[in-house]
Amino acid sequence: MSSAASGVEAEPFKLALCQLKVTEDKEGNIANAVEAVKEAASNGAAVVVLPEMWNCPYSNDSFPKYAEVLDSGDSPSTKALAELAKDLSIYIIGGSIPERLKDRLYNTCCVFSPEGEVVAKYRKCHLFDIDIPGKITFKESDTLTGGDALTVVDTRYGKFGIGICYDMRFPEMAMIYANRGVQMIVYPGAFNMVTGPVHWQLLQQARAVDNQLYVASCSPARDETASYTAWGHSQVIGPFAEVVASTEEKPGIVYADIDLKEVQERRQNMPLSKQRRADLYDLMDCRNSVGFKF
Ligand SMILES: O=C([O-])CC(=O)C(=O)O
Repeated sequence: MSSAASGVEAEPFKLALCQLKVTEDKEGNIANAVEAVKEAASNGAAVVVLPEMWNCPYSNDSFPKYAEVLDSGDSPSTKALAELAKDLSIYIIGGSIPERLKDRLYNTCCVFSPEGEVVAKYRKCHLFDIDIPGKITFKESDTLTGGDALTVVDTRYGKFGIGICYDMRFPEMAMIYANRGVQMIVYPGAFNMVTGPVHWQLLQQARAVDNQLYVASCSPARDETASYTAWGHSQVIGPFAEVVASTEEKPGIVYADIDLKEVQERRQNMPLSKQRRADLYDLMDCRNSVGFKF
């Protein structure tokens, strides 16, 4: 059992977010990710995060072409990350790639242990279906299916909850993670040039301050020539909503020293979870919601 799981205080660690340049060349994307993870580990990172859809362009045309069957032993992307995690003895939160499972496709994040095992698999639950006329229209549900399970990973450094991109817009998910003991939520994500400047940081600070935990997000680097231009700005937000580390739009690695004792301290200073008036608001109220009344 990991130290965190057994209730013994987890040790501080260095976190790295690899904001990768993603191209149409899948082999090149894998080689690039491998180099970035090696560099992060050589700089002392014990937990390394990759972006959403790091092995393929973010488009509905690409998802089926680049998809891999994860449990077949024939997934070059996950094979590379598993070997790397083992060789470097680090955790890798493997961003996401398109996963093919029977006749369906998912936007899936695999988490690898320092032993090279896949210790968690998370399938994006809230699909990115939006239409802001003249600005951005995207419908992941044209090709992808939403996952149906939340994912908490118990590591030797603490408990991490996984979400992918659009998931960060759903505070209920983050709150459930916090209630399950999560100390850091990791969101591989690729916001865009319309929503990114306004919502990316705001949402992460909101999730962090509501739940008094760390939030780490990892985006692909910006590529103005791509059909979907990512906002970039991978970052780490602390449990007091402070920006711990961040970058802009170029490829690079963001590092942060994480001490999860901060989470405990913030929660002791302001015991929100004990002050909650759960008698007044119940998630069940949203359960059968058919949406806002316009
Ligand atoms: O790409 C996504 O899933 C999310 C996104 O850009 C947004 O919510 O604005």
